[in-house]
Parts: sequence; structure tokens; C-alpha cells
Amino acid sequence: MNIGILTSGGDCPGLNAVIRGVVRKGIRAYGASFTGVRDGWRGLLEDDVHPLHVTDVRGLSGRGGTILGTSRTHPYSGGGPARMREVMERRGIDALVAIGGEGTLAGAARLAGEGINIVGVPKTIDNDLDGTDYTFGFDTAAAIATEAIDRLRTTAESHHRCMVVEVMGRHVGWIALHSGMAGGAHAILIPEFPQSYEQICAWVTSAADRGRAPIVVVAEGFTVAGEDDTPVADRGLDKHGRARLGGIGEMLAPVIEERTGIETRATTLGHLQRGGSPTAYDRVLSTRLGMAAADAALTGEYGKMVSLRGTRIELVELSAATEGLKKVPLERWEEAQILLG
Ligand SMILES: Nc1ncnc2c1ncn2[C@@H]1O[C@H](COP(=O)(O)OP(=O)(O)OP(=O)(O)O)[C@@H](O)[C@H]1O
Ligand SMILES: O=P(O)(O)OC[C@H]1O[C@](O)(CO)[C@@H](O)[C@@H]1O
Ligand SMILES: [Mg+2]
Repeated sequence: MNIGILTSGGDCPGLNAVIRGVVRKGIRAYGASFTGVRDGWRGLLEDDVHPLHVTDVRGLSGRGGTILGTSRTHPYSGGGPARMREVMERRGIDALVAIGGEGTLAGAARLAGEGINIVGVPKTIDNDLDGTDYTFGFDTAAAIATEAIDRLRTTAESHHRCMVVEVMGRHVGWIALHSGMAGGAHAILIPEFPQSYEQICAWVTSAADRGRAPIVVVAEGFTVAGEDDTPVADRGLDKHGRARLGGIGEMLAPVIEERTGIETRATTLGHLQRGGSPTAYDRVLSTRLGMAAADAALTGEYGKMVSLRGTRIELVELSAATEGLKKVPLERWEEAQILLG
């Protein structure tokens, strides 16, 4: 059997480890062969594919990015499923492993409904996909943000300043919550639970009164309670019309400075959170998901997605990942409250 592999949507640390896991398991356990599809659905629609050998995946578990490239090409553009079927037939591809976020998995679910043999692997640093406990890439992003907080703390302490650190996450606060807890932040601001300027400044002042340099971690999708509830996106739209979130940190810093009298600086971590090598945890999770995807693709479990449940890798319906955003629940937010201020 020949399996096509593609990565689609934004990149994420661990994609290469998934690709390696699929290929290694597929070759060793099933004697399968593989086809690399360039740049997500684009490669399939434009017949931009190539054989993927075991030598191509050597040493990949620790490498960031994706050796296959990625894009946000829509699977129903340029000929859609009919064209994909034609390319798969011509290239002898029997089934696909699609690694991507909610958009890619929604596309994969529709394609599976039309009879294309497809298995999904959930990815995102945002950890906002339902149907899986954690996504690979999230641990790496949270670790990078934590290291940044540690570094910002020493310069903040030297200058008796407040530091605002803006992290990614789109409309959820998982990266902010985890890096904020790990880094000992005095305020953690997440989209799920808007806070007022008064509350934010109270946390900052309380930390400063104890002689600490206040650290505020803010998720890019956070909005201030009582103000405009649309997240700041001062860099406009991307070429697919999606709002490019970001700017809330720069917006908050002068307000905190003015209201508390504490000199305040803002840092936006941006794509640093997505680049480079995955953590050991993400390498293991990615490799396990990749191996399970090989099992699913080679035993005909199409229309399914591999998922982490507790410590086990299980199969769920592809639609499970795309039904809703996995937000930070109230109990996780309440649990963190005692640490703030
Ligand atoms: N319901 C859908 N049906 C088919 N294709 C879709 C659907 N939703 C999104 N897509 C397409 O899937 C591709 C990938 O989606 P998107 O750009 O949102 O990335 P993603 O896989 O969700 O990853 P990210 O976490 O970076 O957003 C895009 O071309 C998008 O147009
Ligand atoms: O790479 P782009 O298109 O700037 O997208 C950035 C977005 O993608 C993510 O990194 C992952 O979904 C978000 O956290 C962020 O809002
Ligand atoms: Mg998406």
C-alpha cells in the first residue's frame, strides 16, 4: 500500500516527528511505501508529490517546521476531490494522512465523507482542538514562553519594572495559562475570562508592593472587560482573510504604567513560539500519533483521527476535533487565581 502524507495550515513543532513516526511504523510493520505531498492540499491538487523514503525521515524527530512544506490552500479549490482522486490514482496513492489544525481536519472530514481514504492527525500550538487532550506543539510553545518569562523577570527586577508578555493562542488562553503558571506570572490574561483594567492593575500593584517586578502574561485573544470585545488585530487580515491577532500587550503596557506609576514594557513573542526544535514531550507525542496514524491508514480506519486520551493514543471520528474550540475551563482558571497578584 502507498500512503500520501501532507501537512496543512500553520506549522508547529513536532510535524516532522509525526512524518517520521508514520513512515517508520508503516515500513517496518506493514512494508508500506509513502508519498510526500508538498504544501498541504496544494500538492495534491497540483500533482506536486514525490516518493518519501525512510532515508528522508532520518533524524527528523527534533527538527522544527515541516519537510513537506505547508499552505492554507482550500481542498475544494482547483478541481477539489475529483482532481485529488485523479492525482491519487495516477500516483498509486491508496490513502492519505493529513496533519493539520481544525480547518485541515474539517476538510479531511468532508473528503472522507466523499469516499477519499483519509486519516487525520491534530496539530496546533494553541491546544484548542477538541477530541484530544493535548496537541503536539503546545508543550514546546509553552516552554518557549516560560523561558521568555524567566528572562524578562531578571531584567524587570534589575530595573524595578513591570513586564507585559504577549503570547499566541488565537481565541483560547492555554499557552498563557501554562506559561504564566510555570513562570510565576502575577497576572494571567486569557480570552475565556476578560478582566477589567482595575483588576489587572490591582494584581500589578500587589506584586510591586511585595517588592516583586510584576509579570503580566496576556494571550493575543484577550479582551478587557467592559471595553471592545473584539480582540486587537492591528496588523489587519492575512491573505486568506483571517484576522492577524496581536497588539494587546502593547496596548495594555501604557495603561498599566499610567494607572500604577510603574514603568512598564511589552514584549510580543510571536512566531518564536512556533519555530525550532520540539520539546522531548512533543517529540514523543508526535511520534506516537504518527505511528498510530500509520496503523489507522494501513488497516482501513478511514474518516478517523488519532488522539491523546490520558496517556493512551486512541482513534476518534474526524468530526470530534472540529465541533467546537477547546477553551480553558472555569476550574482551571479558578485554580490559577490564588497564584495571581
Ligand atoms: N470546513 C472546511 N472544509 C474544507 N476545508 C476547510 C474548512 N475549513 C477550513 N478549510 C481549509 O483548510 C485549510 C487549512 O485550514 P487553516 O488555514 O485554518 O489551518 P488549520 O489546519 O486549521 O491550522 P491552523 O491551526 O494554523 O489554523 C485552509 O485551506 C482552509 O481553507
Ligand atoms: O502564522 P500566521 O498566519 O501569522 O498565524 C498566526 C496564528 O497561528 C497560530 O500560531 C497557530 O494557530 C496562532 O497562535 C496565531 O494567531
Ligand atoms: Mg485554522
